[in-house]
Order: sequence, then structure tokens, then C-alpha cells
Amino acid sequence: MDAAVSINEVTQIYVTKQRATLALQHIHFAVQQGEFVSLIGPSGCGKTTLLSIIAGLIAPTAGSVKMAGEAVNGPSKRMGYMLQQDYLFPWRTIFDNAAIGLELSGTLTAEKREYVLHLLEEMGLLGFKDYYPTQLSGGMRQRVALVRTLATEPEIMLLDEPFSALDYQTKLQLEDLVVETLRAKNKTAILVTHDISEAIAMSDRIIVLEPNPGRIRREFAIPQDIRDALPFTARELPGFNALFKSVWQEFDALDKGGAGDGE
Ligand SMILES: Nc1ncnc2c1ncn2[C@@H]1O[C@H](COP(=O)(O)OP(=O)(O)OP(=O)(O)O)[C@@H](O)[C@H]1O
Repeated sequence: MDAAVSINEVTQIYVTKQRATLALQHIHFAVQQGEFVSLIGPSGCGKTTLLSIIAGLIAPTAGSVKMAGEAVNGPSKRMGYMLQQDYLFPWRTIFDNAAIGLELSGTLTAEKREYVLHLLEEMGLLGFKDYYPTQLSGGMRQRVALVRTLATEPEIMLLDEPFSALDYQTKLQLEDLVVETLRAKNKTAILVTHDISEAIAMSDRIIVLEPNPGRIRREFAIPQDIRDALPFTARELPGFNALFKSVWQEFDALDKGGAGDGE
């Protein structure tokens, strides 16, 4: 069976008047249906570039991305995004913001309206459906953004630091909610984050990238007991700290310009 997403020997070179930057070099991995993979690494290692290529927003200099065996040649409705900012429209109600993707694609049927209401209920937002974004907290607005993304029923969720603008407590609550929701719906997800702890707590697998040029440095498979737990509880499991330390050491070695024990 084809992987949900496959990244095949992707290389990206940015050319400006001043210089050429090898942002990604020979990136090659696959994400299976229902799998949650995190991309982490220091600033400039190409995380955002890679996510944009997977999303079809940038055509890579070389290599290809396939979704369920089909080439990705541009943005697809089969992928949904959750970003650092919620980008809600202040003049639209919570329901109208949540339903905007369906409305724009002309598919907001009575059945889909019910689905949006159901998702709002799942996220504890049903009572706020007629409110406006300014009346909600940052965490609630990110939950609306999650509903908006899920409403169009994408096969793949691309999460680009979706919790980094939130306070710590809200971030932990949302991590649990997102993992619970994506697991229940068996969604495939790719998360970009700077936060090692978040990556371990939420993922099935972590891919550590290194900069100059952007390459895969190392992959970490997350042990089953951590994968089975929700992120908040996962942090309390015995193996969590040891894994955190191993990933941290990769970062530390990168900071010092060393090879570490990675590839
Ligand atoms: N549009 C562009 N034009 C030229 N160079 C770019 C462009 N976008 C990114 N780069 C360069 O490509 C490299 C990778 O950038 P990218 O933003 O993908 O990394 P990142 O890991 O997401 O960084 P951060 O964590 O800081 O967001 C960097 O050296 C960056 O300066």
C-alpha cells in the first residue's frame, strides 16, 4: 500500500542576488496512514521549507512529494493546516469562521453544518458559536482553527508550530485535544515544532533535521507506552526523560558543530 505521504529525494535551493542556499538536501522519508510525525531541528534547518513543499506551496528544486501515490503538484484540499496564528476573521461569528472552508468550496450543505456544530461541540465551543473571535481566548481561537481545518475532512494535517503563541497551560491542554481528536479520526499528521518535549509527547516518530545544508540527521521512534498515552500523561512516563535527553544531545551536538552519534 502507498504511504499517506512520501518525500522522495527532495532538494531545495533558494537563489537570491546575494547567494544560493541549499535549504534541503536529499530529504527522503514516508509517513504512513494514521501516523504522527514531528520535524524538529534548529532555526534554519529547513522545517518550514519542507512543510511548504509537502503542502504543494513550493515546487522543490529536485525530488518529489506523493500523497497516497499521487504526485503533489500544488495545494490540495486533501491537506489541512493549523498554523501558529489562527487567522480567524474578526467580523465573522465562530460558526461562520469554522465553516468558511466549506462555504468557499460551495459544499456547506445541511449535513456539513451539522458536522461543524458537532466538531464545535467536541472542542467545547458549541456555546460560543454566535460569538466573535475577539470575545474568545487565544486557546479557544486555536480550537476554532482546528474545527475549521477538520471541517473540510482533510486526509493529512500539517501543523506548523500551532501552539507556540499560547501560554504553557493552554498549550498542554491543546496538545491533548489535538492528539485525541486526530487519533479518533485516524488522521495522518506532520508537525513542525521547536519544542522537543512537545514532539516526543505528541508523535509516533521524530525526524531531527540539521542545517547548512538542511538534511535528516536522525530519526527517533517513540516507544509504544508514550505513544499510547496522551501528551500530558506521556511526560510522566519513565522513558520520557531519557528520550528527551537523547534528542537534546543531538541538538547540543549541532550547536557545537559536532557530529554527535547521529548519521
Ligand atoms: N524565500 C527564501 N529565499 C531565500 N532563502 C530562504 C527562503 N526561505 C528560506 N530560506 C533559507 O533557507 C533556509 C531554511 O529556512 P526555513 O525557514 O525553511 O528553516 P526553518 O527550520 O523553518 O527555520 P525557523 O525554525 O527559524 O523557522 C534558511 O537558511 C533560510 O534563510
